[in-house]
Amino acid sequence: MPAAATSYEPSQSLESKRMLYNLLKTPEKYEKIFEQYSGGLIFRVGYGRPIITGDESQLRRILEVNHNLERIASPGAYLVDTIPILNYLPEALAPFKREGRRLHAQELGLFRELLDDTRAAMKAGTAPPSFAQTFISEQEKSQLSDDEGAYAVGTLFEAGSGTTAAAMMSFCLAMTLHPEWQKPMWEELDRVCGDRMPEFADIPELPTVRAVIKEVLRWRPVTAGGVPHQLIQDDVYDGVFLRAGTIVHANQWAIHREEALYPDPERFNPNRWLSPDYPTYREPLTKFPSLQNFSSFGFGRRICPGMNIAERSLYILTARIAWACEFSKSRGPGGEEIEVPSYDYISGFNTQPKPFPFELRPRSEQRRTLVKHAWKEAEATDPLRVHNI
Ligand code: HEM
Repeated sequence: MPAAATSYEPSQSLESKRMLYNLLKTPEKYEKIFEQYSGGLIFRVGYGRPIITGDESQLRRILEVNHNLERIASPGAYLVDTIPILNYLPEALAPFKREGRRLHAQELGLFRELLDDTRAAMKAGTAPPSFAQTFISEQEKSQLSDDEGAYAVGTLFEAGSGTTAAAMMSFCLAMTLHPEWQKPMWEELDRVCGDRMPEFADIPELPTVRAVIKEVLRWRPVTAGGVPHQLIQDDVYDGVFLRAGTIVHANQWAIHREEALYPDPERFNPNRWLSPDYPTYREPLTKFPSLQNFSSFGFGRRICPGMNIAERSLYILTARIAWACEFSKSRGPGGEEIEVPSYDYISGFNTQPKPFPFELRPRSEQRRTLVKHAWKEAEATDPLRVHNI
């Protein structure tokens, strides 16, 4: 894996300790907690700033930009997606154009503000290393305009925060519906880590953890409809002629349900990555399953450039949650289990489950205490806070 991605591990480790501490304290706020993890990580690496409460106004504003993007980028969200000629209407007759202009101004205004904050911190000599700082110091060399740089850093948020958070929400759903997969993860984690929290160095020894999160991405792909690509030349696919300019959707939902590759595809079954009985099994288990070149991250030249960061986030979050916690269904007033729908998702570009109830407890009081100590120690030594950033 590229060395650059390894350099984000300290930030991922710190933010995942905060996530775990908060999740055990207030599991019902899981959506906000996962958004704070993924948004906080990108704030840290993108702008060299910490997110402490998750209520910071710039984080909330960026999440709003994200949610708007997820809604409007969804294929078919506007009539013009289906009838492209509508794009020639003047703005006065095309409300979708006015909305596009308004949302673009909102987005660009925020991205500019974040870049300007970094510039001001650099002038004051208080800016830690970040993507924004690198862009500003090397702007002349790169010959990018301010707005291009603002977008290059800002779009990391759009692409990286909602996706990672959505995957973790689907993980919680999978553990609520299939709690039997916790036991093999517990056995693996207890054997490899015992009573210390899992670290990145343990990941090669945790194939079950990797298989569970990979199966989550297969079973409930985050960008289910795929990101549309436009052909730059004529092509033939599976005997079908496709003209240059055609928009092609690599439909992940369908790809992940290809019976020959994924027998019994509707079933949540991490074994398909762990047992030689399945066509997707690969050895050695210290390396596979992995998320490298997995269809969840797209294809070809435009494959997700954040894949290595995402992969590390998903592994460490899954490992630490499984090591510390136990999921079960919530119970109603009469003690009966509350059923949770397997596929009741928010529609949009990124898919995430609609809010659902579940119980989350520490696996033992000792693990709860270990989580608290790990987080308090990480918080006290956080390089951004130590320097009052
Ligand atoms: C579970 C997490 C993630 C998933 C499932 C995911 C998935 C994807 C997919 C499917 C694409 C489109 C690829 C294509 O066009 O074929 C994409 C693009 C992209 N992703 Fe990710 N992603 C994730 C996390 C991240 C993270 C953490 C970052 C940044 C730190 C990131 C940055 C980007 C960027 C910048 C693009 C646009 C690339 C381009 O159009 O050239 N992603 N991602």
